[in-house]
Amino acid sequence: PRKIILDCDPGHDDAVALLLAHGNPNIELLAVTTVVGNQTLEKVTKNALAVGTIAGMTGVPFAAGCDRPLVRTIETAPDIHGESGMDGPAQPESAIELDPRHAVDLIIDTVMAHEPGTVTLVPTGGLTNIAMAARKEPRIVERVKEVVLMGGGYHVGNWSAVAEFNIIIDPEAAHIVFNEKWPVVMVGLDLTHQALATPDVVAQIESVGTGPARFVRELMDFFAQTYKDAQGFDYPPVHDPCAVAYVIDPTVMTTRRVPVNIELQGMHTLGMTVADFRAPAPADCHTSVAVELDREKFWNLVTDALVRIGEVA
Ligand SMILES: Nc1ccc([C@@H]2N[C@H](CO)[C@@H](O)[C@H]2O)cc1
Ligand SMILES: [Ca+2]
Repeated sequence: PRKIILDCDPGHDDAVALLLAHGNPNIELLAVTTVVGNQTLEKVTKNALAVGTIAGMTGVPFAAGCDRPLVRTIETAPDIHGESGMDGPAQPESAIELDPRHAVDLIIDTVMAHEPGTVTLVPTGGLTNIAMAARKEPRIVERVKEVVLMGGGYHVGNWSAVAEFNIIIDPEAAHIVFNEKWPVVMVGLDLTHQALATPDVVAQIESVGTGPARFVRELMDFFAQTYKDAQGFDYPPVHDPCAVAYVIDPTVMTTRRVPVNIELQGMHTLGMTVADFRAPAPADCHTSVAVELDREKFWNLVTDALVRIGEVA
């Protein structure tokens, strides 16, 4: 199985990413870490623990990380995720104890404890924790197998005309992560806007008929409403599980190996993931971007994970 660390800011779609990672047999979820983003660190951490409880995740360490970006002030997304960061379903109180370590230390300890080239980092929020880990322990950069992140967009933005939320809330952190010499697979909005939770998809998920499946259905109902009101989408794009799906089965999407860098100066382009599609890609290009999603394969992975999780007492 692929060993991963999920660094997230639940977040309706982060919750689905967590369930997919937990339920899929090809994934060994070594740790779950949280970072400020969709909501404050306290709220997204509470939400992550709630999902862990709903999914019956025992034995996986959860640690909270940075509560603000490296340089800039906090920017959250209540218009999409609500005041709690995961509005919609009722949320259980969680019995899961947080790991006493800071997320940055849990990430470093976990990567250094496993064979080089075996641990994949899967960030689905801002990149603050990942950047801090690379600065505190530079040896993780050559030790990590790859960084498969949900973020950015080579032709699409959602927080500005050209920037995506996970990148623009901490562009300095993103600049660090994209410029370290580890392989980076950018699963951006170009890809994730194809992962729409259409009625047939929601029905397929509902048909699993378990508590966790009902939880996902309720998440999608809220997410659909806010995405319609805030961004005019008929159906909500479920971004974050796309990154996990790529780790499970890279054939679930096509990718292109292109240089990508992060705009830090632009008046109109701050936080843009600038992808250079001019051929040929430089020999030392260590970044690639996701292009086309196999929707059916993707949603079948999500549904299968829920079937495998089954009913949780
Ligand atoms: N409008 C909006 C803002 C933030 C997000 C979150 N950021 C990423 C998509 O931009 C996902 O990780 C999701 O959790 C989604 C929509
Ligand atoms: Ca997220």
